[in-house]
Amino acid sequence: MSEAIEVRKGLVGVYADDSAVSKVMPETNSLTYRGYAVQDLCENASFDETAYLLWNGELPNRAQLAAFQAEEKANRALSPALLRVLREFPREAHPMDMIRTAVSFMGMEDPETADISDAAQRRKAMRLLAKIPTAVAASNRLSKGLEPIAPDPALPFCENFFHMVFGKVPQKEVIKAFDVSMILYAEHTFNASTFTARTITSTMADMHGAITGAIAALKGPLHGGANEAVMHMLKEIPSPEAAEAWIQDKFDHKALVMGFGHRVYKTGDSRVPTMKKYAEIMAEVVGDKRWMNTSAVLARVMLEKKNIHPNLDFPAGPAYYLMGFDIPLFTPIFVCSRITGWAAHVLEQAADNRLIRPLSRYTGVEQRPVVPLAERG
Ligand SMILES: CC(=O)SCCNC(=O)CCNC(=O)[C@H](O)C(C)(C)COP(=O)(O)OP(=O)(O)OC[C@H]1O[C@@H](n2cnc3c(N)ncnc32)[C@H](O)[C@@H]1OP(=O)(O)O
Ligand SMILES: O=C([O-])CC(=O)C(=O)O
Repeated sequence: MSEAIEVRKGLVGVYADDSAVSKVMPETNSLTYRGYAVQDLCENASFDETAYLLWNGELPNRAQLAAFQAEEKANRALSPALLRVLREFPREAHPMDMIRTAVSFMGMEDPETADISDAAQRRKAMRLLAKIPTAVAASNRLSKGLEPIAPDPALPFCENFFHMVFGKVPQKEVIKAFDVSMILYAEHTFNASTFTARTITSTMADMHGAITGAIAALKGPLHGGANEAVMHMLKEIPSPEAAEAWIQDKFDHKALVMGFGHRVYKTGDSRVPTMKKYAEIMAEVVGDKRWMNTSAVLARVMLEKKNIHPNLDFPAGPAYYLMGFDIPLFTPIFVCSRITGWAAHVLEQAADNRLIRPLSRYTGVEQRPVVPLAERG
């Protein structure tokens, strides 16, 4: 019989520590990074300004931003050894497994891996911010039998990512929609992958170890992997007109509908209206409204029948598809953004550390003697 101990399965409603990085306010469906509303950042700042904000607590001035961008540009190239390793990956491997392995490899080559001082961890975070998109783009191209495209230090962060994936930079509306998605994906308090990074950091392990673990946690379809699952789902539905019957079938089979629901937000994800606006701009730019029309039916029926709202992955999936990215690249793109939030939490955890080690209530068999092998029959 188990003891009379309260267990919060999934740590639902548990406050595990203090944090000054971001604040989720489910009662108003809102989210701030270091005190700034995400919508405000999306309309009035860029992803690199947001990265600086998350790591430094304040938005940069022009000189600070220029220095930050210069450092990011200078660190984009992958080593010849890592490029050789990427070429050896199985072509059919999932890009999340590729980037997880690439980040682990970056840790082995990093000149400061073992140095967990705040200054060294910050330099490693910058190297990861700069190199992860290069590794994501290169492994995507190699898996299609294409040669990687070297980063272009003349291009800003988002433009450079498109350059490395497609060999060209799209029109400014596409860049803006991508930049907004990167801001929205950057940070979200103690979600599963961030908590993983903090747990690893709490053992005094290094930045690359924490980020490798966080990437593994993000891959799951209940977390970051949902943006890919959303697009697979939308593609399964033959037309917007067929969406209501399709979702009813999911309800009949008690299946999860991907891109809906959230552990913290119960009346709407703060980030959805902004991402939806930019997904609609993408549909306009490409001239293909099918995905957004199908999405609208799914969102209406989920709300009417289940009272469940969409989360960020729901509009992000079709937005990335309309930008031309392969579906297995969606969660790795999330990694390119969330490295900023993860690293901010690694720094915060290390600055005031205590080993993360909860308890478990034992429900196994009572203690018993070992019967020697010869007597076990
Ligand atoms: C960036 C991000 O990581 S956002 C999250 C991305 N993940 C997804 O979109 C996957 C689909 N969603 C889910 O699986 C869940 O909503 C989670 C994992 C995100 C949150 O899980 P929880 O907080 O444990 O869910 P919660 O307790 O609120 O669920 C309440 C009820 O709604 C149901 N429910 C929740 N989400 C969904 C969904 N997407 N489809 C169908 N039913 C759902 C649950 O099954 C549960 O039903 P029950 O009471 O009959 O058992
Ligand atoms: O907060 C969560 O549990 C998941 C989420 O939305 C995120 O990580 O962006």
